[in-house]
Amino acid sequence: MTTLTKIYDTSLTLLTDLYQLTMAHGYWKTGRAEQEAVFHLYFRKNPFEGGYTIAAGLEYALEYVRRFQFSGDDISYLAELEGNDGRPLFSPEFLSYLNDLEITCDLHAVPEGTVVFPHEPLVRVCGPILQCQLLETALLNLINYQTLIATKSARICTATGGDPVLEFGLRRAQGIDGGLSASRAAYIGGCAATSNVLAGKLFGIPVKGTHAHSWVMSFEDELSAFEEYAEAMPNNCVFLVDTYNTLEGVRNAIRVGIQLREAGHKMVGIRLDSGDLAYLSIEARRLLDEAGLTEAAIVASNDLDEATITSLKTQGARIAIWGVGTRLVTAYDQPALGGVYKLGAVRNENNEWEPKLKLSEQAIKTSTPGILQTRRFLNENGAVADMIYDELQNPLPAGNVLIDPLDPTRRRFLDESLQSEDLLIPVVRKGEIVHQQESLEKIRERAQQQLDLFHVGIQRHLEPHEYPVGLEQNLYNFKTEQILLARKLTQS
Ligand SMILES: Nc1ncnc2c1ncn2[C@@H]1O[C@H](COP(=O)(O)OP(=O)(O)OP(=O)(O)O)[C@@H](O)[C@H]1O
Ligand SMILES: O=P(O)(O)OC[C@H]1O[C@H](OP(=O)(O)OP(=O)(O)O)[C@H](O)[C@@H]1O
Ligand SMILES: O=C(O)c1cccnc1
Repeated sequence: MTTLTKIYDTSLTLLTDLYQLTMAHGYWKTGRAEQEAVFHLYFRKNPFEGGYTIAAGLEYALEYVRRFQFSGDDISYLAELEGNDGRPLFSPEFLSYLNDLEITCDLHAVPEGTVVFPHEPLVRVCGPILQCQLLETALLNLINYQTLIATKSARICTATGGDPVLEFGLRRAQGIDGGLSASRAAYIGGCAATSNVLAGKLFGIPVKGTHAHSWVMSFEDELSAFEEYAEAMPNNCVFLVDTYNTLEGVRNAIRVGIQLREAGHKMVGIRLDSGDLAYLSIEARRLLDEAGLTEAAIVASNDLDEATITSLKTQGARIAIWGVGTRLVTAYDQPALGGVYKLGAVRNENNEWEPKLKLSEQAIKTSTPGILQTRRFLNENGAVADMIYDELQNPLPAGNVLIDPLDPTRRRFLDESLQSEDLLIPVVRKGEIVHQQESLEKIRERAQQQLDLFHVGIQRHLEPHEYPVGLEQNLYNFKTEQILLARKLTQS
């Protein structure tokens, strides 16, 4: 059984915005339901002012496509909806069409864990325009959030410099699926484990945890609390030492750590959850080492994120394991990835593809026409540049030139000797999933291997290195012509 099915046994087909269905009604009514179209799902800016993004959420998106089917209940519900004249919003004939509708689209996507950049399609949907439209909202919902959290997680894991990060966010996550998706995406981004037990069961993520202040508070004194915990859980002892006086807490943990050692067990560590985490971790490390508990790890938590972690590292904090919750799963400093889903081309009555462009006052928001693909160029050291090109312009001209669409004077010539790979791969053919489901472990490894392909500067949190991404020259020229044409049309 696949993940979405395990979580939701109800039909998810109505997980969409009403306007997708009203547009679908329009396409159907005007005889255009089957007109072929291509849409691209992409974002315009790396989140968190960062230098990269990690794609995630594809498995959920594919399950959504696989399960797409209006149930009898869905149709009955839609039949109840009324327009502003009190009459049914949708005609019975249209509902009967929906009842029989099966997805016949082709989807291409970048595999989860791939490092991606603004304007590169994460998913490309090609098929009857009505179907493409019906998939829009769910695809954005499923991919935007996990991509955002995988990226946040990678940033946090970079800040710890390889020390394990435990994801503790469930209590602050945005509802049930917010919690589950966050645990999955955080693991993809590099977290070592989650406290979320259901995520552990569903996704196979390692689960880890310590204990709360309430455990300590429920006893007469802290030492008894640690002793009783050690008695009950001798193989899982990370004592939370800051309920009363932190350094006193460390001394109590050490007493119990020594008892555990004498009984043939091992105290895993202590947890700090308040106060000056740099000072306290340095002091705690000294006390633990002096007592011979050199292997006991110091876990820290308390509103951590990549900025506080970086600061603590520079202060010489002796924290070995980082518990990160709220600021990870809520993507505190940027709570949404602005992924969009834009029409790239439609097939006209002569059966030819007609590229489409959405103009905007802001150049960054003007969409790119065509059937887009991203080609990544690599040399022996890793990735050199990405080129967005139009598959309709085939074959590509020899000698690749990248043009920055926001500043066409910025160009890059790509040596013919470079290797290249296309990022979008087929994942759905005529409605059938052709992408083999990947283990989360494999996706997580890919994210790490991908990051290693790039100049380390893209991982810098302040003013990161800007990895070159541009349009292939024909595509750039075509887009520019189309913009000029569209401006003329709108002015006349
Ligand atoms: N040495 C440090 N340098 C930078 N940030 C730190 C340091 N120590 C702790 N922090 C961070 O500062 C914030 C500390 O929180 P704050 O001072 O509001 O109260 P607290 O320590 O949580 O106390 P309490 O939980 O008892 O209210 C947290 O985000 C924590 O991660
Ligand atoms: O700080 P986060 O990154 O979200 O990590 C999870 C937090 O959740 C727990 O405490 P909780 O917040 O429930 O209570 P407390 O902070 O008042 O101890 C834990 O002790 C952490 O502080
Ligand atoms: O196990 C822990 O220490 C934990 C779990 C959830 C939230 N805060 C801490």
